[in-house]
Amino acid sequence: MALSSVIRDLKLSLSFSWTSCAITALGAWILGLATLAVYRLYLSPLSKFPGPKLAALSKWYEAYYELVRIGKFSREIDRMHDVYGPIVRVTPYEVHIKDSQFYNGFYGYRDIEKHGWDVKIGNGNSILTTVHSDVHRRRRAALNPMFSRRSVMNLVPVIHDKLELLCKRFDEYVEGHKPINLTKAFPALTGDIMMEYFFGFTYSHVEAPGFLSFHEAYMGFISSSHIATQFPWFLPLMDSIPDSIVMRFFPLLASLIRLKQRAKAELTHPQDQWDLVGRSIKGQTTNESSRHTIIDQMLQSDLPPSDLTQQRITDEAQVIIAAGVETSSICLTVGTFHIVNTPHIFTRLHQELVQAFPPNNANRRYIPELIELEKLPYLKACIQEALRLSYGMSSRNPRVYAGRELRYKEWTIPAGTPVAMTVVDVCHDEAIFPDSHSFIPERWLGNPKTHDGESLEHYLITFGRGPRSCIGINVAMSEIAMTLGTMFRWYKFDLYESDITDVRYEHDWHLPVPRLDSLGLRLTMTKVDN
Ligand code: HEM
Repeated sequence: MALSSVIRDLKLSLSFSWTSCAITALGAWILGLATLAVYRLYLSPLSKFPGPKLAALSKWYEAYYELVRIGKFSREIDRMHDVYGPIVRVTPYEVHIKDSQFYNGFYGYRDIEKHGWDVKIGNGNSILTTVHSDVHRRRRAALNPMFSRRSVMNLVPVIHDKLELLCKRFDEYVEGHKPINLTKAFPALTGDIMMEYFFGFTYSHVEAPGFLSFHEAYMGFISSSHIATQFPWFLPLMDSIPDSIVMRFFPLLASLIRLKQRAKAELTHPQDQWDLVGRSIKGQTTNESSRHTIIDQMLQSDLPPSDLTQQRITDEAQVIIAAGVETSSICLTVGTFHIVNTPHIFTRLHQELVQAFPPNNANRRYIPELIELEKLPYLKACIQEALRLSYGMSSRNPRVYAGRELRYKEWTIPAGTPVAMTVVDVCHDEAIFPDSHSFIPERWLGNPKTHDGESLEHYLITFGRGPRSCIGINVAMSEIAMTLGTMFRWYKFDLYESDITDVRYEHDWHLPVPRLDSLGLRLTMTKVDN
């Protein structure tokens, strides 16, 4: 009897102490949460900024819109501005400003730091994702020579050759009376151009049946950027998982997270970017031409050894190629849709091109010269409008003024606070771009000014502004002008089972993404005889 009652008493006292431990822990947790809530709502230096209390309380507010509603927090921020005015607190730590007049000055500051991209995109050593302004300056300076107008003119023959190949593919679709999917064709083109520019060879995506590209892999990757923002351990974890497992469970992410370019079985090229960079570092060139490439430029630069490791250069390769492939092809897709969808725009553009590039003696198609294309006002206006409605990126873009307070109107934002603005807000500022959702190239003609006397171009901020703005602008403008110039000089198009919802921004995955069940922009086409 004695032994069994001792055991019973012991069990009782053990269960009592477990229960009380659990209750104490729960109580401490609730107290901690309550203290945090009071701090965030009433004591934090950001508590004076307007905005929804829930957003100030927890990042789960953002998580709900990004993860459950799939990339809709940008839209929610827009709604907050309608309710609370031009400055709002959008998370416990961050404020957002919607004011087109403030954009250029805000991003133009020299020592601005860029927070969060290293977490959401990974590849933290690329210029796009580097946090600190001094490190970024050094890395960007080493790349600058490759992106000057002069260097890009050396790339023009490559763009020319790839367009020749694309036109051959167009002809196949014309002759076969088959619709072409430009959401697949454009990234194949821009991908081949970027691979040539970075490594000096291509995977011949334009020539592949049905067009291959990195597009689906990139989309798979950036769709995870919201997960990575909420759970910063996500990308490092993916990176630490063996290739075979990632390939099995995350076939699209695998190609980028594991530094591979073999997202699909069809892409089975024997090399990947990690190996390509490794070979280049050892002096075994990947360059199949005599052209100077971006990787040559990096290896010959005076960057310190820490910036020339295989990991660092691979990060750079992936980001530069991705940045070059997706943004340009989104702009081409958006521009093409609107030109084809609006007969008077197509007619005016086509006539301008026929006049500038008349039929030649042999009556053969030719790729228009970039220098001549750049003189055409209506083509330029169409490109500007395509840039405006493709946004470059759709997400907010936080910056930190390290060690310095930031003034916005009557507000003083504490030093070190992430402050963000959003390109889409400026592109749809009705005071600057009336009827902003419509594609109206005419708004750009004749050097127009806005109501505040600024040139309209001052507000075309699709390439960003300031020291972190797009380094690839000359490449992008050249390939877009040459592609649209060639297409609308020599072909006519009709939409095929496609409409505005195949190109219109619906989800913010950092890049603007249309409805998720879109099959892409599909067109039928005919050749122009002369
Ligand atoms: C229509 C085409 C393009 C658009 C709209 C675009 C847009 C942008 C924007 C908005 C940024 C700035 C991001 C920020 O402020 O944080 C950026 C940066 C960048 N872009 Fe582009 N881009 C385009 C084409 C290209 C091309 C063709 C390349 C490569 C050849 C490229 C390479 C880069 C790189 C490397 C950065 C990072 C620059 C830095 O942080 O110093 N982009 N781009």
